[in-house]
Parts: sequence; structure tokens; C-alpha cells
Amino acid sequence: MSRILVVDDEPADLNLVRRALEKQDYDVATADCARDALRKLRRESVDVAVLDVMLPDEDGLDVLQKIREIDEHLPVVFVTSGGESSTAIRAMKLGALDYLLKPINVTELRSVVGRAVEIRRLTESPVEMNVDWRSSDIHSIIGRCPAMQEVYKSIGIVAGQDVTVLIRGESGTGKELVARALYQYSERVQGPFLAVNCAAIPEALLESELFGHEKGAFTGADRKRIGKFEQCRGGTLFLDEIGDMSPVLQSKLLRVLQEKQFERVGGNETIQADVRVIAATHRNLEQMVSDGEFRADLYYRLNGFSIRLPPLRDRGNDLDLLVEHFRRHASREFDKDVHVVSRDAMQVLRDYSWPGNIRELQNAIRQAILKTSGPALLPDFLPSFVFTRAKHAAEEQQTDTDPPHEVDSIDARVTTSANGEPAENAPVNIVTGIADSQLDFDSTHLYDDVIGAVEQQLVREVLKRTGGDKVEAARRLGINPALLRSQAALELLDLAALQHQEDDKPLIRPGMTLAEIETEAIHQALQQSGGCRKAAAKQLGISTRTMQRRVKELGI
Ligand SMILES: Nc1ncnc2c1ncn2[C@@H]1O[C@H](COP(=O)(O)OP(=O)(O)OP(=O)(O)O)[C@@H](O)[C@H]1O
Repeated sequence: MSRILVVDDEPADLNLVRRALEKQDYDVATADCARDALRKLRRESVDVAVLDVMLPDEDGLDVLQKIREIDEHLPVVFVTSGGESSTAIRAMKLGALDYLLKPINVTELRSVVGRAVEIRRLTESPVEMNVDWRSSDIHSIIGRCPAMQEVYKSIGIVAGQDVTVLIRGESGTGKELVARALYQYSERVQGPFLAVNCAAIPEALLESELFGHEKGAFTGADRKRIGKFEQCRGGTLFLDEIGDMSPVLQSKLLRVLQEKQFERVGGNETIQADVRVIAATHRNLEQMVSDGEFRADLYYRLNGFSIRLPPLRDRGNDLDLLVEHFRRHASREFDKDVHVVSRDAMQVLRDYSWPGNIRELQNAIRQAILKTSGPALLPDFLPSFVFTRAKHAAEEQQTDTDPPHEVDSIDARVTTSANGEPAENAPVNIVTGIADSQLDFDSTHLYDDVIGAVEQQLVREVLKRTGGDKVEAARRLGINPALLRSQAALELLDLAALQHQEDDKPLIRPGMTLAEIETEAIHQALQQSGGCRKAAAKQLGISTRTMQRRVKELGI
């Protein structure tokens, strides 16, 4: 439970804030003067401070400085009556998180404190990498597969460099964790770490959230506001879902990255930005650039150093490590003694394709642990949606050689229980399955998760019918790649390669044998290298000697 320190010498205001926060299940401590507040901060652990700018014994700005000596990252929210708002604005420039005007609006108070608690979580929980799940913290990055080793290496190389980093990967692959690791291992770790989700804020508000605004800049701008770029001086700003930023804001962001300066909305003063930007997206920026939706110059600027997180389905045995990691933490969280995940349950988890990636896995394990009675997590305790896909995977394996059959509708996917019997609630709708699981955990990505899952299922179905012929599958689907929401579906169809193949002769055509494919590949490589075997071998990733041998054996 997060602990909030509320400091005010007006008993009525103090009580109002205390009650409003207690109703939100925060643990609230109170103080009525600066001395008492600082004493509590030295002795007790506090996550957020909400304090009046004018305290009887000390000015708010001096208190802020003393707070910084005790706890350099403590999010501080000031409360002020109208006349003192210039002090509150100066406080924000000195690193206070926000300020609230009296009389206090409880909804606004809760929302500001909620954000402050989130910032505390982002900055204070150390992100360890590549740890053993037995000693892992819930903030650790678990994973040993080669792609994750590359991620750790990249973090190691770039964390200490003051450069912009772009983190890419499907939803739920750990982009925020990596951003926090980059911050924590950087020289800017003494400075603030602020996060803005560009997809969650309407465009007009996002501009002032990032750059601030002057009083009267637009209807409703009844007071001056300091934006994140100004507030985050000396720190790191995490811009999540950067692919959702509007073109106007993209230009403004580009200017900050290039010239390190900006103006508040409606203001003339040029402000220097001393901020490191870490951006993240699950979207296909290359496609967006070619569709004119994302500025190419901003893309190149951001992509200077990028870290790509693999989807969970490509992490091999990391799935087992992650399952153990989440089992251990969920058991502790729900005070259960679940020591083991049964073999059958593990197999179901391995068969599922995890479109929602690690977040989805984490949610599934937490749900299962909640239901588990006894020491072992059995398949019956797993949420139904994992069987939907598990069944599908089993069918795919089984019907590899079967003749084509009629497509099942998505609604008709049958859920099975551990013993293979149809589960009570079959047939299960994939939409309901995902919605149920994600809504319980307050997902804010439901649309992407559901559409992504449906897309993948549809692409798999069509590929099955076309015997794996991607060109034909794309034709039957009538797909414009820009419309695909899930990276997984895009990869299944490999549309980039398909586009390329439309111009060239396709390398793989239905019905070819392996020897024919190899011959074709060598042919094309030799053609492209002007007949040079060494260059062609390099292009194919084989040794020159192997190339010479295969040319001879295949009679090329
Ligand atoms: N390798 C990992 N080891 C352990 N936990 C992880 C790992 N990767 C992600 N997680 C956990 O999975 C959840 C989702 O991760 P995170 O929010 O960082 O993903 P994201 O890529 O930023 O998602 P989105 O694109 O939807 O914002 C978090 O609870 C995070 O702690």
C-alpha cells in the first residue's frame, strides 16, 4: 500500500485530503508544519508528499529543497490558494510534480496523487536484468534466450550514453521495464524520470502536457502550466506509444531533440530542454513513414539507437522461467502455497501463442494462482482463453497432413479442459476470453489485444488453407499491410518480403522441394553478386567452401 504524507496547517483542508486519499486505500500520514513533516520523512517511508505551499514555519520552496536532501526522487504535490501560484510554478521548475488549487477538487487530487504514486513506482523499484527467477524481484527482467541477451547488451551499451533510445516490441513485451532500466543505469539517475503515454492523452492536451502552456493560451487555460520537458530538467522522459503522436507534435518533438529548446503553448519565451528522451512503440514506424503518417526525419532521429524486444512466442524456454517467476510472486501476493506448475499445465502454457505477451502470461498465472487450491497449479485452474489457442495449436499439428476442412468461425473454437473434454462453457468466444482476462486486470490495451488475436487467428486459418503460400494468403485476405494491428500477423504473412517478391521472382513457390529452394537461393545470390561465389556465400551465410560443394552437387 502506498503511503502519502499530507502537510497542512489548516485542519479542515488537512482532513479533506486525508479522507479523500484514505478512501482510495492509501496509507495516510499527516503533519501540520514543515518541521514535523521533515521529521516524519527522515524516519518513515513515504511514497508521495502533498504539502501546502505556505506553512507556518517555512516557505514551500525551502521545504522542497530539504525534502530533496532526504529523498531526491520523492514526488511532491503542492497545494496552494490562487495568490501563491507563482511560488507553486517555481516549485514545479525545481522538480515538484504538480500543484493543486484550493478549494481542493477531490477528483483532481486523486488523479494527481495516482500519477505521483505511479512515478514513485517507476523510479524507485530497481530493475535487475538477467536474474535467476528464484531470487527475482517482481521488477526484474527475466529471460536468457539469445534475443534477450542482445537486449541486455544493448541496455549496457546505451544506458550511460546521453542519447535518445527507441524501444520497440509488441504490446506487453517489457518496453516500460527496459525504459526504467535505461534510466536506472544512466548518469541521469539522480534526476527525475517522468512518463507520458502519447496514446492515452488527446492531442490538444498532450501538447500542453509535454510543453506546458501560458495562462489564456486557449479556452480553459486558466493558469500557467509547466510541461514535462521543463519539469524533467536533468532527467529522463519516457514517451510511450510515440507512434500515436500527431504530425504537429512530431514536428515539435523533433525540434526539441535537434535544438534542445521549445516554447510553451501560447508563449514566446524559448526554454532550454535538458532532457533525455526514451521513446517506445508497438507500431510499425517504417510502414507509418511510408504511408506519410510518421515524419521520416523524426523516425531517423529516434531510431539512431533502438532496442527490439522479442515477442514471448519467440523466447523459447524463457516461458518456463517467466511462469516460475510469476508463480512465485503471485503465490506470495495472494498468500498461497503453490509450489509447482504441473507438467500438463505447463504444456498448455507452452502451446498457447501469447498475443498479449508477458503481460498476458502474468495475468494468466495470477488468475490461476487465485483459483488454485493445494500446492500444484493444474490445467483446470488456468483461464479458459489459454485452451482456446492451445487447442488450436494441437489441431494445427495434427492436421498438418489432413485434407483442408471448412473454416470454423472464431466463435466456434472449443475450449477443452485438461482431460481433453469440452469445458463447461464451450464454445468460447475469443473476444470474450481475452476481454474477460484483461478487463479483470485493468488493461488499457483491450482493443489492440483482441484485434491482434483475431487477426493472427484469421491469418493462420488462411495460411492453412493455402498450404502456407503467403502470396496467395495475402491475396485471399485482401490485406493492406498498413491496416494490420498485430506485428505477429504481419510476421506470419511477411508482407515486406512479399512486396519485394512481387518485383523479383519469388524464391519459394508452393510445391518446391528443399533442393529446388536451395538451388534457387544459390542462383539468385550468384546473380546478385555478379557470379562471385565468395560474395554469394557471404550473402547466404555459408562458407565459400560449402557454396562450392553445393554448386557442384546440385549441378548449378
Ligand atoms: N522479461 C520480463 N521479465 C519479467 N517481467 C516482465 C518481463 N517483461 C515484461 N514483464 C512484465 O510484464 C508486464 C508488461 O510489461 P511492460 O509494461 O513493460 O510492457 P510494454 O511493452 O511497455 O507494454 P505496452 O506496449 O502495452 O505498454 C509488466 O508487469 C512487466 O513487469
